[in-house]
Amino acid sequence: MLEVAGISKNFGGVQAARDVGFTVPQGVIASLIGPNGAGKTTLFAMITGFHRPDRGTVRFCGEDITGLSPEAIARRGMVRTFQLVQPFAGQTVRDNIAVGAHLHIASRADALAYAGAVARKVGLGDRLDIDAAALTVAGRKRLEVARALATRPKLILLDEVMAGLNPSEIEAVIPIIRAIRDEGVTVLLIEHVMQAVMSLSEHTWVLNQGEIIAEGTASKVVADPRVIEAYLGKGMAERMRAREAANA
Ligand SMILES: Nc1ncnc2c1ncn2[C@@H]1O[C@H](COP(=O)(O)OP(=O)(O)OP(=O)(O)O)[C@@H](O)[C@H]1O
Repeated sequence: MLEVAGISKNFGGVQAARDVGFTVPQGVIASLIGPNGAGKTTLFAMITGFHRPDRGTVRFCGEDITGLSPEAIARRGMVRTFQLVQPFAGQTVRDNIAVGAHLHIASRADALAYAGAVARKVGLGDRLDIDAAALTVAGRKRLEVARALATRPKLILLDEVMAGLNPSEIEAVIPIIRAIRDEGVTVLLIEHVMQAVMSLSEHTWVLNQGEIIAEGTASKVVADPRVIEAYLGKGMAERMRAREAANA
């Protein structure tokens, strides 16, 4: 469904992506993990048209979409969420979600009705008429997912939708994401909350310093010495093995 091939991006000497390639098949929940600054958000931005890659191609549903605008890509069925949620203040939750619905629904009344249906999918059905700015962090994260879902995507890219949530709020979001996939929307997550990655993700890529350093099931990649070192520093995998051997 999504085929990223050899994409690179340099920001004034910082290599945010270096020859990155991966393929997301239809119908899965997949994830992209990696330490802070690894280049995950830049990758999302290149896939969805917010940044143009210096090199490489992005194909979606068989079509080369490299360099298209975010709106053109959303019309083809791929949208992303943003880490920093900025609802339109002074507008209700329903109005905010309707902005996404207007991508494919011209009528105001129909877009508002569609927004209501999407809100219920993410557990915001009882908060439709409050000012979006009054939502808690957990509520805003759900609103961000709802705005993206309202565009009727085939593939949704979720950028850290669990960040800042407490463990019980995280537990509550996990089935929502699974239900999105079960309704036929393919999901690609950027996530630091490993509890969520482990529970949801069928395939995980690990990015470090702009490069993919490991891929596979979440439990496989977290045991990979290169991944441990990327997160914890050089030599750490070796020290952990030695400590485990000593304790055995
Ligand atoms: N617009 C930009 N201009 C200059 N440098 C940028 C820009 N966007 C990202 N970078 C740099 O590119 C690198 C990758 O950043 P990016 O935000 O993609 O990482 P990330 O993996 O999403 O990090 P985090 O987990 O902290 O969100 C960083 O060194 C960052 O400072």
